[in-house]
Amino acid sequence: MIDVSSLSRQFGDHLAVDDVSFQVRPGRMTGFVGANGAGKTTTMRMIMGVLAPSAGEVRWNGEPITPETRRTFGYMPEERGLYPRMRIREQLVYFARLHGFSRTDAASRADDLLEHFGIVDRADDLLDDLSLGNQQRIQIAAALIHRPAALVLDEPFSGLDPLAVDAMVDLLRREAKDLPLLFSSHQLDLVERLCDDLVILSGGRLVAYGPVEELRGQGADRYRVVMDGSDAAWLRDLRGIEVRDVDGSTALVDLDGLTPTELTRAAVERGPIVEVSRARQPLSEIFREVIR
Ligand SMILES: Nc1ncnc2c1ncn2[C@@H]1O[C@H](COP(=O)(O)OP(=O)(O)OP(=O)(O)O)[C@@H](O)[C@H]1O
Repeated sequence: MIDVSSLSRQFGDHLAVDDVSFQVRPGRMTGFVGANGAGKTTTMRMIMGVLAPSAGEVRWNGEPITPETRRTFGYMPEERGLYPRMRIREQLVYFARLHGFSRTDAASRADDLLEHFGIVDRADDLLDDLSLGNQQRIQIAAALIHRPAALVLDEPFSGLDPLAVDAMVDLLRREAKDLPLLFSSHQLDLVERLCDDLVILSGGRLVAYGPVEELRGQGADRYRVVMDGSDAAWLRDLRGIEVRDVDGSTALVDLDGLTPTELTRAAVERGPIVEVSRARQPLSEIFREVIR
């Protein structure tokens, strides 16, 4: 488990990361989100030891993290970091060898990852000659090459088309199923689909943290009412709720005094219904609320 504990980082007068604490637990994909400049990259750099914290510390399985431990991590930095003029297979083999793999193991590991991404036929191309999406795949392959103990990925999905995202997700699920995995992203729909845990930063501060399911359950007590064909506008006159939206026979309401049972009873009395169900908050809405 990666334990980020009261981490801060000052750049001159600017506190880019301000007393941030969270954990990245094994087997749980942890999404790291926040507006531009929120402090995600700075935090990841501190986790990886690229930047020293001004205060706080990072622990790994209960112990202060060391350079040796960090070498066992897979890291995809924001600035990327592969050799543009080196052949991709050669490059992956080279990284595996740096991590102590034998020549044979390094080659078979590189081939396995290239195969998974469907780019075996490009193995002898220079990184620079690949499309941006394929370069991204190679960056991930490089982060995974040594079978890391944890993964820290800065925007691994940026610039990928939906098929490439799926291939990447498959690979991460296969390779990192039991690992602590932290990844930053601006694609909230993707974060919502993939993440078990979520960390939201705003202006360098932690504004929300926890299992996605729990965060989505917080917020308003929101229900969806779907009438069977008839107009749902009558809900505007019902006391004890606040109507958020009405679209034909569907309405979205926040309970404000009324219980779910009372709401359901009122709907049934009004006419045939299709459903009264709890409406979970989409991540985009939670995000907007907490960074406000
Ligand atoms: N080396 C540096 N020197 C000075 N200021 C920096 C440095 N690195 C980051 N910052 C500042 O720290 C703040 C946080 O930046 P950071 O890159 O961590 O945010 P981010 O959440 O990763 O943003 P983005 O989503 O745009 O990548 C920003 O205001 C940035 O300008």
